[in-house]
Amino acid sequence: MSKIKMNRLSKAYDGNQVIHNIDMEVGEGELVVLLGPSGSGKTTLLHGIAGLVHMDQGSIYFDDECIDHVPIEKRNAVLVDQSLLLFPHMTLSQNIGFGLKMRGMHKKLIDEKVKKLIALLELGGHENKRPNEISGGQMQRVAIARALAIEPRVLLLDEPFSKLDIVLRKNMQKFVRDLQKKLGITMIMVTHDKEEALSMADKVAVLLDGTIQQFDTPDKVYEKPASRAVADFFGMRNYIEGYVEDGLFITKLGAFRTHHEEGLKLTYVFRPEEIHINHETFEGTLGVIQNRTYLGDKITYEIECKDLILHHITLQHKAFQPGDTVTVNFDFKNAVYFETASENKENATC
Ligand SMILES: Nc1ncnc2c1ncn2[C@@H]1O[C@H](COP(=O)(O)OP(=O)(O)OP(=O)(O)O)[C@@H](O)[C@H]1O
Repeated sequence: MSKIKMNRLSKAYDGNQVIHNIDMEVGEGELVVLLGPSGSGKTTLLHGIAGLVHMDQGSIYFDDECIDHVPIEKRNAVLVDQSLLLFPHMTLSQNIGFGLKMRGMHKKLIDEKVKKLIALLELGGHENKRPNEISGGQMQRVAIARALAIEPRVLLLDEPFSKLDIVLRKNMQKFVRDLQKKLGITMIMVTHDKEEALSMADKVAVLLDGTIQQFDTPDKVYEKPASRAVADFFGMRNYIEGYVEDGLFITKLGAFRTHHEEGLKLTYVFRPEEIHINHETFEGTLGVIQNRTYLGDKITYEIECKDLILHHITLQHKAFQPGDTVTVNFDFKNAVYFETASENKENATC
């Protein structure tokens, strides 16, 4: 398995820049997830690594070897996407061994290898079935077994679980994650599903409009977004802007004690679960519930506070109704903030 380095990669389609100057390193045996909304350039970048798309600028290295001019079949970077492309007329064993047969491997060696992969991917008992005789999750596992058979330098997965139902999807996420760790495979996976990315990755690359906005461990990208764009992407919907004067953070919602430098302009960010509402008291900011949405295990509220609409989500079934006046409290001490004048600066907590 290889480490991968991307150096200033750029790509445009018909003059439309979809990948901007991307630098990224994936360590040997690491699982990196490219996470971003539809159209952010995830597949283009993955296909660039696989050799299916030619980048306009920049270079890709496997270990320290530049592979820009290495053709797809010699890169040994195998791509598994939603289409799977299993051969319908072949048994699962034949599907798994196909790449080895094409490489001229001896039948006995192929059989041994396929047997091992069948066991590893927990497909025992299904060897002689054809793809239309197995479940979606099993088909996924066959596609992964077939990819692993040729011992790729890197395994590339493009939204591999998106066609599976939620239960199967969770099972496959765990299965692939465990397998990746067990075998030490270098893996890059594309998804737009935040939970999938956070639960599987060693590192998450947040890709927005063709730019890597943040590349870090799952807890860092979720808890300490590097920019407002990343915060937006992770659903941090409450933004409170203000400035520091006389030891206070002055905002539309009131003045809050702070130890920030005088004169700074800041935007504080709170997730819907990070603001607290209570029955009307004198301790906090008053707001009026505008909307309440019942979601079974949780309730969401929209609260109007001095012209701002705040979003709150709670697991507790407190009986607030539209029209109720409530007190809203914010934990500024642990909240993420950005300096407003240069919002891409590294964030911090109070
Ligand atoms: N072959 C192509 N020709 C022209 N434009 C393309 C081509 N492939 C992708 N694009 C455009 O490039 C942009 C990035 O597409 P890409 O498929 O890489 O995004 P993505 O993040 O993988 O999206 P999704 O999650 O929807 O698959 C999109 O605007 C897309 O329309």
